[in-house]
Amino acid sequence: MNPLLEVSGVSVSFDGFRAINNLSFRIGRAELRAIIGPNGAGKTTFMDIVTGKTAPDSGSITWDGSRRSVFARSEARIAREGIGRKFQKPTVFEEQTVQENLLLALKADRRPLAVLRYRPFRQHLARIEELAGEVGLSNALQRRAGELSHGQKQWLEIGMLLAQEPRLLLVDEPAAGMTLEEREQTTAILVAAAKTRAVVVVEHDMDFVRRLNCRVTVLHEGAVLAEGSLDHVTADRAVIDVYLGR
Ligand SMILES: Nc1ncnc2c1ncn2[C@@H]1O[C@H](COP(=O)(O)OP(=O)(O)OP(=O)(O)O)[C@@H](O)[C@H]1O
Repeated sequence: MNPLLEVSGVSVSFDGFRAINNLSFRIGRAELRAIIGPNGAGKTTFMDIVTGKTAPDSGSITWDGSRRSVFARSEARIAREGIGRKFQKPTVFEEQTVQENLLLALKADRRPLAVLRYRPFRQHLARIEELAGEVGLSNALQRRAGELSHGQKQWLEIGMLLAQEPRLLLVDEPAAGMTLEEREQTTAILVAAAKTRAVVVVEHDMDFVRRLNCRVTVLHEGAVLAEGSLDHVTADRAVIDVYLGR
């Protein structure tokens, strides 16, 4: 099957330093993928390239079957085409309730033609309840976001991104600072989200990656070092050497 996103032989240098070096990566339309790699491996830069924040020096990117010129698309346009990104720190409107946060996200729909599609509040409400259910916040709809736990804020932000119905969701270290229980729920949210879209999770925590139970891509020095199940990549000699610093 055609991948949703295919990155081929992409490189980018900063002041002569190759942060991404001939990197190739592909992900399917309904796939969960973990990206791991030591500090400085290029994980953030890779996500910056996919979201249009950083333009690669060379290589090609194919999105939904059509080739994206490396320079021609703005970050805003790429977001409209269906790529959502969750940064590590939760960013929600602390003074607003969970319901209001989700409503704002629905109203800020960045998909093409969304502004032409007027929806009465009733319809928004049904969608808000659905989204809250998807991220485990059904019982917190009337709570102020600022009162939520760290984990709940992360879920709310994931819900706000899901409101935009992204085809690819990039999530940076979702498990950081979470309790064990919160991690379990985060796993369930991401696994469910990846049933109908592509989800890429950048994560340092190996226990969390194991829970995701998905294909893993190991980055090192800006390129893919290994790919496969977590058991497969952690048994790989090159991966072991990189992680043990040999
Ligand atoms: N704007 C920039 N200017 C110069 N060097 C940069 C820039 N952005 C990234 N780099 C360098 O590129 C390399 C890859 O960085 P990147 O942040 O993508 O790695 P990472 O895998 O996300 O690391 P971490 O796990 O620590 O977040 C690093 O050596 C970093 O110092």
